[in-house]
Parts: sequence; C-alpha cells; structure tokens
Amino acid sequence: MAEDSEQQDSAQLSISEQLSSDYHTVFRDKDLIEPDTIVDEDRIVGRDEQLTKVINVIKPALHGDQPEDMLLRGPSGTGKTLIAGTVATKAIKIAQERDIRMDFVEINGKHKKSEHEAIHQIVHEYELSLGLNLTSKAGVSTSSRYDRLFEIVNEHLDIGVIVLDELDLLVGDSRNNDEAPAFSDILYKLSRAKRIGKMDSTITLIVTTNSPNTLMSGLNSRTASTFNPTEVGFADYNAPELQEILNHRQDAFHEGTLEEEVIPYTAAIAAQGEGDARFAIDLLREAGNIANRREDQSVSTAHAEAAKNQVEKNYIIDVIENVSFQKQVSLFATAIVNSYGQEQLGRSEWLNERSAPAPVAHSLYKWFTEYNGIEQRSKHSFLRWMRELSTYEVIEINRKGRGNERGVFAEYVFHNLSADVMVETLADKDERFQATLDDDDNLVRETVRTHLSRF
Ligand SMILES: Nc1ncnc2c1ncn2[C@@H]1O[C@H](COP(=O)(O)OP(=O)(O)OP(=O)(O)O)[C@@H](O)[C@H]1O
Repeated sequence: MAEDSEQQDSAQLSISEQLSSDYHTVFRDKDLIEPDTIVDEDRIVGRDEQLTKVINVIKPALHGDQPEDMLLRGPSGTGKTLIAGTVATKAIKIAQERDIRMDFVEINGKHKKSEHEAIHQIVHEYELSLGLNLTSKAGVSTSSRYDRLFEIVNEHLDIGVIVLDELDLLVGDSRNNDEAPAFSDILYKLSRAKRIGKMDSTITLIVTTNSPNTLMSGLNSRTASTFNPTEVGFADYNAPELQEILNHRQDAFHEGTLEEEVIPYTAAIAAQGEGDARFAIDLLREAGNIANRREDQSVSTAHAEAAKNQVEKNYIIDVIENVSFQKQVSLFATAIVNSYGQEQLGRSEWLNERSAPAPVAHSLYKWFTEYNGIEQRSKHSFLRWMRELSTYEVIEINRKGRGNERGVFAEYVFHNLSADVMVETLADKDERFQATLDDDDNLVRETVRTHLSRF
C-alpha cells in the first residue's frame, strides 16, 4: 500500500498499468509496407510489360517444359524482386493443382560472403520450405552443398526456381584479380547441372541486378556460354508512379490517420533521389513510426520530413555494417569533402554541391589516416573501394572534364543519400570519426578548403 501511494504521489504508473494502458497506433496493417512483403497482384502498379515477359518465360514449366533462365535488370527498388516473386508464387499454386512439384527460394547476393554461403542458404531455404531435416553448414564442402541441392530438387521437385537477387554483389572474399567472381561460379554450376543431365528435375534461375554490365562482364567464358538468360529491363519510377504505388498501400493506415499531402510529398522526395519504390515505402512506414512514437493521432508531412533522415541513415548503416573499416574511412573522407566544402563546390565552374572530386577525396583519406595514425593503403585501393561502394549505391561515380584540356577526373556524387547524413551516421558508428570532428571542427573544414582550392 505504501508503495502504491508513493507511486500515485509521483504520478507514476506501474509496469503492468503502463503495459495495459491504451495503445494508439496509426497502422491498421503495417505488413503492407514492410520491406519484404510480397503484395497481392492488385497492389502492383504498372509493370505490365515486365509481368508479361516474366509470365511467358515461367509458363512452359506448367506445361512440362523447361523455362529459360532470366535476368531482370534495373535500378534498386524498381520491382524486379516483386515481379519475380509474384509470378513464381502464382505459378506454384497452379503447379500444385496440376500435380507438378514446383517451389521457389530467394537469396540476396548482398548479404553473402562466398559461394559456399550462398549455396548453403539455397539448400537451407529449400529444406525449410519443403519441411526437410536441416543440414548443418559446418564441415561440409561446397561441392557437397551443390550435391545436396541437386538431390533435394531431384527427389522432391519437378522444377526448382531460384531467385538470385543482386547477384553481382556476390563477389567472394578470397579472390585475386585473375579469378572470376563467386557469382560466375554459381551461375556456371547451376546452369551446367541441368545441361549435362545431372538432374532429372530442373532448375530455373531468375537473377536480378542493378549492374548488368558488372554481372555479364564478370562471367568467365565457360559461364558466359552456359548462362544465356532472357533479359527484362526495369526503369526508375517517376513521382506520379511512386504516388500510385503508395496510394495502393494507404490501407496500411487506419482511416483518417494519413494526412492528404503525405503520399504526394513522400513520392516527391523519393523521386528526387533514385525513383526507388523501396525508399518511398520505407519513408511512409517510418513517418508512421515517428507519429506513433510522438503519440500523434495522424501522420503529417512533418513526420515524413523527419523520416527522411532516419531512412537515409538506415540505408547507410546497412552498407557500412557490411564493409571493412578502410572502406568506411574512404567513404567518410569523401563525405566530409562534400559536407564541409559544399559552398566552395557550389561556386566552382566544373564541380557541384552534390559531389566530391576523387583526387580531393583521396587527399582527405590520406590526411585522415595520418591524423589518426591508422594504416594508409594505396590510391589504387582507395579508388577500388569507392568503385565497390558505388555498386551499393551510396554514391555515384561520374567522369568529368575540367575544360581547357586540363584533363578528366572522377567525381563522387551524393545523388540519393546526403553527405551530411553519411558523416553523421559514420560518426555515430565509430568514435574515431566522431573524435576527429570533435577535436577541431575548424581543422577539418580548413583541410577540406585547402585541398579543394588546390584542385
Ligand atoms: N510496380 C510496383 N507496384 C507496387 N509495389 C512496388 C512496385 N515496384 C516496387 N514495389 C515495391 O517496392 C519495394 C521494392 O521493390 P523490389 O524489392 O521488387 O525492388 P528491386 O528492383 O528488386 O530492388 P533491388 O534491386 O534493390 O533488389 C517492394 O516493397 C515492392 O513491393
């Protein structure tokens, strides 16, 4: 009793009271705007041409024929995985009615470090989906993993569809420059297995990529001659298309909780970047989360504005958590050139306020490593890491001329994600970044200024 009255005195609620008090949420069905939800057909906006092409390639499987492999290419968030997943899911339903054993699994190359890991994941996904005993990853060679995959498909399926998302990012760890990337080996072994009759059943590959050139030029000659996919292109969305996509998801929110201007506003922000539907949907979800956290009754454009920073941060975190510290340093050096040199860049004839010239970014990389006493790697490594980071779409790389025959240089462009948010996110992540900024903000500013004026 004494405790109760004490709590009341201080107007505090007990844990149980807090847990069971009224809960307000703006979401009616949040799943509709979660990242990995494969939505129903009636929520897919446009993409009729791509749907028809993918349907035509998968269709033979439902008539006892072997489908071609497919390459779905186009920028991030343009519906490649959605279209592949929706068509495969529908095909599996029809196959069941016709007693054809068909199943599909999906893995993402971005999160896999090696060929072994990727093949293990495919096996694991099939085992889960087909209700088989799960085999362990440890102590098993890569070739045994392939054998297990072929065994599963042969024994349990007539056709296995494998969606390999963002496959160009699955390069592999221990590669020297003469070796083909891991994705080339995977494509070779999977497409060859069906050609040499290693299997009674068949495998169909649906590969998605944002960089078709990196993928196709990374195939060694034996893979290039066995992997001949049907290609389907996906283009960026514009603001009206993004708005339509979001309109088809507005029932994720309770009626009256999404203010009218939020969808057009969110679509416009996403269209200014890459025209990425994932970014638009993430913004809408995060705007709702912020409204919930603030216990506001409805979602406004102010919530969407605040969401932008959070969503950008999440994208950057997703990339930096998967790259080495040296790559993070390279990105930090590049981002501070833009973040601290914006005014100077904006005034320049051949630079612009969203970019950082590669030579200056490299000078800042050298400065940062010296200042912090950390290992300094070659310029060649720096440039290679920045190329890799561009494949993750945190920056873009352009080639620019300086006029008056003063040569060409590479510039890193912060097209989608801002350099300021990148600096902030990296500084949150590692105290060496934060400490450098804290030590002397003016020193960083001055260093950027000097290197930019020398350029
Ligand atoms: N035409 C569309 N209609 C409805 N929703 C869409 C459409 N295109 C994309 N989306 C949604 O946008 C998000 C991203 O789409 P998806 O994952 O298919 O992109 P992707 O092209 O595969 O991207 P990445 O190359 O990054 O893997 C998903 O939530 C998806 O449902």
